[in-house]
Amino acid sequence: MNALSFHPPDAAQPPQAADEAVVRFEGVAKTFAARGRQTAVAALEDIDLTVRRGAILGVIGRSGAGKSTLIRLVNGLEKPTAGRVLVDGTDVARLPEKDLRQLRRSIGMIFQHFNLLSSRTVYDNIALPLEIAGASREDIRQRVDPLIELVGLADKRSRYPAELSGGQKQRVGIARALATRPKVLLSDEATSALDPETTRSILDLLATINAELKLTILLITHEMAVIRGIARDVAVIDNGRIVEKGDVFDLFTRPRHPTTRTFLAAESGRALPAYVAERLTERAGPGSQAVLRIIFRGSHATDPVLSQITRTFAIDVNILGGTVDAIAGRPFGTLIVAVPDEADLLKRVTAFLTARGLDVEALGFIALEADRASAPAAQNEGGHSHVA
Ligand SMILES: Nc1ncnc2c1ncn2[C@@H]1O[C@H](COP(=O)(O)OP(=O)(O)OP(=O)(O)O)[C@@H](O)[C@H]1O
Repeated sequence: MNALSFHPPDAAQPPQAADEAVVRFEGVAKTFAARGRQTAVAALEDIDLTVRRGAILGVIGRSGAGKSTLIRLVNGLEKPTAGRVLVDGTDVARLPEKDLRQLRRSIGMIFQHFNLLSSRTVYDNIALPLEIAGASREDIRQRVDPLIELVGLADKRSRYPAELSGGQKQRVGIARALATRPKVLLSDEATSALDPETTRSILDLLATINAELKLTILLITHEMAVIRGIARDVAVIDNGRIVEKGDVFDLFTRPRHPTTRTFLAAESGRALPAYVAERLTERAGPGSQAVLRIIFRGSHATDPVLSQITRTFAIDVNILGGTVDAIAGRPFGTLIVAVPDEADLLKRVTAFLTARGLDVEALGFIALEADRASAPAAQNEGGHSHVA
């Protein structure tokens, strides 16, 4: 039996269209009022964002960008100063306290520091939301046992948090968040305290839960690796505003906003190899070549364009760096090349590549002969040159 099959789609809910919004931000602003010496803080402005049913939406932003505030608006821990936050069509800020408590039960949440109760075992931590909701012992057992299986902690059910690794603690956090069969899972930097391998396994678990249980996930993070590891849709938040949003593949391969580019700078392929970055100049110099970044997307990722350029233009192409990777399951490649800086050659090569569906960025110029030329020069300075 599939470990997840115990959890059919919530029978209490009518069937809903896949593109329907589970969470919707409509023109949301949040300002924290001035207090004492502190001036007012505009934490969020003009936020329009939709989390579709069954989707995984990642929101990425730097520290202080407004991510936590965004998530706290969803479960009513904060109220917007302007606009509305709707969960399944209900305006969260307008709910009376009793209904808000009810709504919170339908929203699961996982945290960076897990927030487990140290005096409770794995089983009892997962059972806690059900106890609070007044479920019977038997109902709790029937719900918690398969959840422990689901997150792979069957052999740890009577252990205490102090006896678990970070990844295991987060698995408990995930099982606890699922206990009340939420319609949406909010993930607040849930993998930030974990090493890359454990992060991978937690993201895999979340992806499985999303796929098998059709659970909608809104996750916030400051790590592009998390976005590329799990999200299909992404919004970039900067200074309280959404500066770019869309499909993860498009955003990774065609970032438009400088903040997005900054996040991507360390990503494979986009970062220039150090030896290129150090020598790159804005203007052409004697003997320099033009440096291009060629971006291959989707079906073009494996096109043999270098040999085509070499043949078509009868030139040599120097490869300075490159990677081929997959993002959201689609191939994506980057090549950094140098071509002769001659007359309108650059323009013609760019047009040739663009016509074949590739993106081309002119990065600057590089003098590849500089190393060979500089060695004798250095010797000359020391007065030991054997070069005539
Ligand atoms: N209760 C509060 N009172 C006053 N200002 C606040 C409050 N909560 C958040 N802020 C401010 O709002 C802005 C956004 O904060 P928020 O915690 O949402 O950012 P974040 O992106 O989650 O950052 P981090 O990743 O560091 O947690 C920050 O300038 C923060 O100082």
